Amino acid sequence: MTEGRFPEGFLWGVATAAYQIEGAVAEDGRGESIWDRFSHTPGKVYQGHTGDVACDHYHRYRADVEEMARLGVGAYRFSVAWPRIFPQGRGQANPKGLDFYRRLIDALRERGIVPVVTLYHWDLPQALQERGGWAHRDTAYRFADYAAYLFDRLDEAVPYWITQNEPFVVAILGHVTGEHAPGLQDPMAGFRAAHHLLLSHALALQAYREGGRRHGRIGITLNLSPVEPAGDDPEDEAAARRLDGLLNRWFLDPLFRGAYPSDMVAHFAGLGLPLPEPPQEEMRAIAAPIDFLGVNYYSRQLVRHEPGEPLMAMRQVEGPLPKTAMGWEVYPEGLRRLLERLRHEYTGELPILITENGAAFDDAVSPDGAVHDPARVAYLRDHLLAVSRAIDDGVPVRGYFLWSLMDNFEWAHGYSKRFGVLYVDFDTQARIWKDSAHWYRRVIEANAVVD
Ligand SMILES: N#[N+]C[C@@H]1[C@@H](O)[C@H](O)[C@@H](O)[C@@H]2O[C@H]12
Repeated sequence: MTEGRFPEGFLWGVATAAYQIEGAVAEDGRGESIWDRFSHTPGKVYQGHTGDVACDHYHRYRADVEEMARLGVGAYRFSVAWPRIFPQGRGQANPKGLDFYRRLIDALRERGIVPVVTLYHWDLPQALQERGGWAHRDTAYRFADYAAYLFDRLDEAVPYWITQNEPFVVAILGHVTGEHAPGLQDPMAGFRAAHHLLLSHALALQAYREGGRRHGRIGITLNLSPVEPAGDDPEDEAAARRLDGLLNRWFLDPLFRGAYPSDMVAHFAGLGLPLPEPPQEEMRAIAAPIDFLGVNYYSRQLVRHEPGEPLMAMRQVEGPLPKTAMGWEVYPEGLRRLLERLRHEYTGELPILITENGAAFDDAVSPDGAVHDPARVAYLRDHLLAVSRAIDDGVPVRGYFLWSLMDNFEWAHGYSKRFGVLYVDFDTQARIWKDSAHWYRRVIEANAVVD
């Protein structure tokens, strides 16, 4: 295929997540989430920003769907807020919560936009955290109940389900580094959470497969990055393999090989972190076949050996390439290489969806009222060319979801990092098309990378 062109039927989309855009955190029966608690804890989020209002999408969803229709997207990836469905995480359901998502899905389908639903995008009901959260095995079973509840009521209208979004980030940033909710710094809790997140995926997958007539496809989304040594010192190469082992293989190996990577299990055992041998039936369930793998790609990781770092004996270093506002290198070649690796080492002919790719830049409204973001257009163009090359090499990428539809609550960075192709004025809630939105609309229309 000509470079930059995409197969007929390629799924073009945009992506968001509930806590980052909805607001209305105490409306219509929604329960508290760990991100409500975390963002309201002083010192956790940039300038004390919270998701209390965010993009007010809960009230503005119809207009936002119209913006998606103007973009011409074929699909919209969004997440359901578990605390809207089960305010306490379990037990009594909240019909008004389900009604919101029914209205959103109806609005999408009226405009010919396919809903791609993420079941968990980090907003665990606080009541479950108080019972142990993801570090507690029972949470995996509560997740499966929540998933089955949605499958039974929405599956007719939802062709794609994603069980978990970035379990690495949930486990490590939420339970080891403490940068994300629930803000724990306990490696053993992090490893228990990682396993229970994968177990929750397996249990939801079982519920989907065994729940009678199901109409859609189900998968999981992982954040994956090439990890490279910052120098040619063998110690740096070993450090890169360790971070690859935790960031990528700790989740890919269970999902596609039915076991945690033995080199990493040995590494952690050597640190006095004797990870419990998970039951084999759980590992078999985690490795049950999925219909697609979701890949979130942003950049690569460069590492050096760092003997003093207690968990991984490594430190991430700044690379030489141009960077986004997040300080992440712009490295589109990494996406092509990642896709090739996945196909050869893990996924084979399993369809892949790029469930997130995008960049933050310091966008501003110009005197002409427009938002000119050439760096984002260049980032997106180069990454789409990388995807196109991977497809030409035989990698079965079936869709691309740009992160994000609109500027939103960027977790611990609050509203200081803008990833949207729509600029959001958070004082007025106005949405302003950035140049990248106009460009992306033309890409979708052409089904090809355009200038
Ligand atoms: N940071 N960053 C942007 C983006 C974040 O906003 C998403 O919620 C996550 O799924 C993933 O980390 C990527």
